[in-house]
Amino acid sequence: MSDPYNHEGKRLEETYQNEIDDDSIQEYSHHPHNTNNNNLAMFEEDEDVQIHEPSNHGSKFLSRLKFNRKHSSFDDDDVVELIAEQHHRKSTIDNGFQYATDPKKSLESDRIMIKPINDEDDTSIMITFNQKISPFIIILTFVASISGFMFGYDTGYISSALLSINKDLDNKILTYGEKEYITAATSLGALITSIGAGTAADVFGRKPCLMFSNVMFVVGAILQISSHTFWQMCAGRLIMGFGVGIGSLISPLFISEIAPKMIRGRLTVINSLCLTGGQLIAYGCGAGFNYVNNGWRILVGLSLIPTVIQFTCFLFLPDTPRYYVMKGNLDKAAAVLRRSYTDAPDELIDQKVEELMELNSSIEGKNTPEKIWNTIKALHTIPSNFRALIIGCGLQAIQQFTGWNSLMYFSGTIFETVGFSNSSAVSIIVSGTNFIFTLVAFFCIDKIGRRVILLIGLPGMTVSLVMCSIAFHFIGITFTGNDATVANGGFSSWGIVIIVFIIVFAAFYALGIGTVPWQQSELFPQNVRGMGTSYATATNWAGSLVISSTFLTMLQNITPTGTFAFFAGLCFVSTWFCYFCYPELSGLELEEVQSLLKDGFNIKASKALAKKRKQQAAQREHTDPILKYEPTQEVIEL
Ligand SMILES: O[C@H]1[C@H](O)[C@@H](O)[C@H](O)[C@@H](O)[C@H]1O
Repeated sequence: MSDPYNHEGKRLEETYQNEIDDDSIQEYSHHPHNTNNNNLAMFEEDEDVQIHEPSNHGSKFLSRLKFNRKHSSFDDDDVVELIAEQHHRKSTIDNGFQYATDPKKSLESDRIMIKPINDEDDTSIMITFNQKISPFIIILTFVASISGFMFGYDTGYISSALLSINKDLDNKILTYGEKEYITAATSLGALITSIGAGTAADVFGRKPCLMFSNVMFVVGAILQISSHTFWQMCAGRLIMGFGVGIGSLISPLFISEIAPKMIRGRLTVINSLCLTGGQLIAYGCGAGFNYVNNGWRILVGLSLIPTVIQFTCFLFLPDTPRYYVMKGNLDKAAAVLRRSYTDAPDELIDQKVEELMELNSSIEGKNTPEKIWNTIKALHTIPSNFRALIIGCGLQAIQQFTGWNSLMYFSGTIFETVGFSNSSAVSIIVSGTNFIFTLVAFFCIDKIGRRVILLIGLPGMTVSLVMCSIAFHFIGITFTGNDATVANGGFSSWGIVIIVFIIVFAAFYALGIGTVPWQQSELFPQNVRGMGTSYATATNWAGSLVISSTFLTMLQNITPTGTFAFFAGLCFVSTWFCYFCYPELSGLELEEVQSLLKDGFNIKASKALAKKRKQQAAQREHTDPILKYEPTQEVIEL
């Protein structure tokens, strides 16, 4: 057994070497399926020791052992106990792990089977049942991702609309303050609904909430299209924001609940791709309608198309199996699973429903308010939940407070100021970069890892912002009231520096902090996930609100140089936050995330574990490709 990870720095390998002359251990160590790199030991001082033979779909050997730690350090007795347990095929239930062993199996096969402890676990029945992804899951993912598209389109079109509104509202040119209100109204609306959306999704269902968001989109858009006053426009943007807040939280949640584990991360990024794609399309359309009289009304009107499509599709599509199980609607859950896993035999579907019922552990409480209160308590008082909360909210805050959205929302205004006549075209390049690098993130997020792309992205953003800050200094722009005065008038080489580095900034942003925070659901265990992701999403919208409502004022009061330097400073500090607090979570099982966060952020341990998981996945792919398309024997026999 080589290279098992030991939390306290002591290598399990050495312990095994000491014991190797014991017959049973020899047998265990040299078992044909017990190949190198397949074992993991995690040590918690005076707590549990877990020795994992990580679930390995690719091989016939699937076991996991966990036993209580009796000694302050891992020693020979523990090894002996582990081996004994494996050999005697004891059935134990220990801290939520259920080990089902089959006495009929021959000793040679040496299998110990377990039941999953949550539906993110690799041992989960349908998840282990590997098959090609069904068209039904793809359809559900894309229909849910329309919410991502709406999020992007509705936050994206405002930049162009602000340029072309002219005197269409109250018959006067909008002040910077009024522009900020119109922009910020959507973030405010989104903030309000995101706070309760997680709970509403559990009470009313994911699908009804998304359909309700469609109604908000329609009402908001109609109010804007027909508005001739500043306040009606703000009201329309606020109501549209209600829809955006609900969609931004529930769409990734919906996708994560229907997606098979092995592609869950990527399917969630599809929502981000639709989001950044929506922003890009909004900029493209914005450029087209810039010079059309009342073109901004058409821009808003176009947003009705996707929302009507989503609403109509959902009339014919179901909710997630997990939601149906939560409500005791087992037949519906089974029907959705049957359509999602077309090759799965009925017994597997039934087992999956049973599994979801077992996992349907919710927080105790006699009524909804009591349950909500207990969930809030669990989120704050259980250390691993609280750390997850710090990471989830921290990343969303960083995403917003490093200033990207101010560029998104006001890029038209900025580029116009530095001398670009077709500022919308430049904005398209910026949002196009955002979209393309979200696509890059789609390919990197599991392979290179979330932590690595964050730690590449944030320093890159810092440097880009410093360069912009310097360039703004040389251009010498000052904002007063409604006017921007440029000392070194017109289009200059410093203007080019600004554009180039805003594009570089966009690339580094989209690669890391633009995408990773939306993987937030993996941080939380099932029973606090709705609430935890609500907190994180609300942090996102609070940040967006603060930034979008203060950016132009900041430009006026502390100059563009000061503003960009301020964001650069925040990026720099954020890099260190991620360095110290964000563990590598790619490829880890949910339970592993929880145990990692139990006594600290455990960055080192997470890196070693993620590396090991990657090696195992590569090994599995290399050695047992056939099993990728078949249900594993162990699972069928469970
Ligand atoms: O992840 C998204 C994306 O990066 C968008 O471009 C941005 O406007 C959003 O605020 C953010 O949440």
